[in-house]
Amino acid sequence: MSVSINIDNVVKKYGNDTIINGLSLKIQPGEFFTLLGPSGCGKTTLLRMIIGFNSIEGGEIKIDDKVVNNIPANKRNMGMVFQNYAIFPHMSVADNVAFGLRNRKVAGEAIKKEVDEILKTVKIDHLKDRMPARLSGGQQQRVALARAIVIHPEVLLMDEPLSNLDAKLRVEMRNAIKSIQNKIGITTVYVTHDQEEALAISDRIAVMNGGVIQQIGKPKEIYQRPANIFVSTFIGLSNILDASVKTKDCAVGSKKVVFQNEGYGVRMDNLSDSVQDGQKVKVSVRPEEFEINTNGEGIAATVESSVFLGLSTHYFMELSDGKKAEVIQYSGDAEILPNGTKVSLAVKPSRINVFEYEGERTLIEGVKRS
Ligand SMILES: Nc1ncnc2c1ncn2[C@@H]1O[C@H](COP(=O)(O)OP(=O)(O)OP(=O)(O)O)[C@@H](O)[C@H]1O
Repeated sequence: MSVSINIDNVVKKYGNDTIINGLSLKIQPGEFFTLLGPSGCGKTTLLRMIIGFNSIEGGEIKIDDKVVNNIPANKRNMGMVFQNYAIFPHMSVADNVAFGLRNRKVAGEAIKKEVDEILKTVKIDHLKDRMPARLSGGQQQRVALARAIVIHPEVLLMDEPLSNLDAKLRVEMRNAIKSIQNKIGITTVYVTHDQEEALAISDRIAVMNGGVIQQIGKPKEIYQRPANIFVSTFIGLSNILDASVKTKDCAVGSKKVVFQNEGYGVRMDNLSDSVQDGQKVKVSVRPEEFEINTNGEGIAATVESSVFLGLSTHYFMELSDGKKAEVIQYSGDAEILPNGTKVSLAVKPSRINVFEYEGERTLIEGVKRS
């Protein structure tokens, strides 16, 4: 049976520095949950609090209904995979994997059976007698994963397990980890600063910054409906444009978001009632969400440069207010526009997000995605 993890108002201090100040989140049984954020935001600190390597200065961490704050790490029944593998160089693959079972005084025959089974699960059974020095990075990481799960932990924790691998292997290994986790159904907390990896591997993601959770959601929700401008720009590319809201002379219940005082506006039927006529807002638009028109409505822009990437062409444009924008056009039959081409960039109301202009710059509620 998989367990839940309930983190309630936890505080972490190093000396006088408060790194995490009252953070709460619930991880469901069997969930693949990712902590994502820039370097230094507190991901590893939180992971180490869950496993018990770090003390907790306030709040509670519960596994199901059991508070684990004061239970030492070796009694928490959790497995951990580290960035640097942390496998023993002087032991064969099989001995590395058997280590935790021997420590737990499991009988010899049972150890052999367990090790064989786990090595098959992580697809390195053919390497069982190899020494780590003769394994590739990906194979070493499979050993580390096997070693973490062979003890049948209640929770699997992984701290940037793929960051020492090259790009191609990272993709291969993330798929392998996801499918192994799925197969054994273990509640998993995964730490990464790589947003694409987080989108690809997670059931849900918590985006962190400065020790604070900015948003928790499924990958698609986080990408399409970021809670604030930090999330919008940290996950994928976003153009953040200045705009204002027009409520006068609009159809009942609808409002317009007008860009750059130049008259191009889009009708938004679901914008919060609290917005005022003339209120300044920030609008985020993903590069792939612009529609490029060479004669038609839109935000006036000029092509400055372009890069053809096969699947798509990536344009760098200057808008009429001097701001820059990145625009992606999927190749298809589209011609590549020469530098200097004047275009209009149209946006679809359902594909943009409207944020407060100042302060926390959070999403203005009430905008629905159709
Ligand atoms: N043992 C420690 N003593 C003092 N400060 C620490 C200690 N460990 C971490 N910190 C500080 O706590 C903050 C959070 O660090 P943490 O390692 O959790 O970040 P992270 O998000 O995992 O970053 P990275 O992706 O770089 O590993 C940082 O400001 C870091 O300098």
